[in-house]
Amino acid sequence: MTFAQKIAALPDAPAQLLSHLERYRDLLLQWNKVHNLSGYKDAATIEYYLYDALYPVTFLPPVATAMDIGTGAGFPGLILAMAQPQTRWTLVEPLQKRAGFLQFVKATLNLENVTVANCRVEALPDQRFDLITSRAVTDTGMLLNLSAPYRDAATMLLFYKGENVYNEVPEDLPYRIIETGERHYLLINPPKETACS
Ligand SMILES: C[S@@+](CC[C@H](N)C(=O)[O-])C[C@H]1O[C@@H](n2cnc3c(N)ncnc32)[C@H](O)[C@@H]1O
Repeated sequence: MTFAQKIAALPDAPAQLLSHLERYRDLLLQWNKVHNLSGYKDAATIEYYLYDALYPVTFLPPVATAMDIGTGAGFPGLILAMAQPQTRWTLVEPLQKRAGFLQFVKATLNLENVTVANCRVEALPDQRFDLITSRAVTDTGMLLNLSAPYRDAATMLLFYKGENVYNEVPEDLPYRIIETGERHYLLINPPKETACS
């Protein structure tokens, strides 16, 4: 399947999703030459990780609010926000040059559902989110600590992990692990019918 076919097959994909992803891919390649925002240096690698970021739309229920901790150059929060225009996304990224890139993409693609918070998550005012995501920032225990002021018992947490996820599953919260190749998506507080504990 081509990248375009994989995106078209995603459930409820907005009409402009593919063109937004292609524009983002090109902007990231351009900015990477000057600012070294991420390690992804070619289009095929970026497309691989765009799909990896988006895959959870195949199992996530719709939510009104979401926060991504440590979005970096956009993974996964900015990419999920393109696929979920009905969800208000807060992207938390303390590094100025990465937050600047996120702001630039938001303005270029007119992503009205995105707010960029240029700070550490610990500095974000307390508020509750329906969904909290994170990839490649820290381990599950620390993410649970960092996210504590921003969640309640109904908040879902989605962490993008590798095979070591089994060493990090929470002891006292229901979860589900969704595997696709090397990627292991750890979904904590999943919708009731799919939880194991
Ligand atoms: C390895 S990068 C991963 C970026 C992105 N999530 C990805 O997967 O490509 C980790 C990011 O987390 C950010 N970060 C580190 N500590 C943080 C904190 N306390 N709150 C929010 N972001 C943090 C860093 O600035 C960095 O951009």
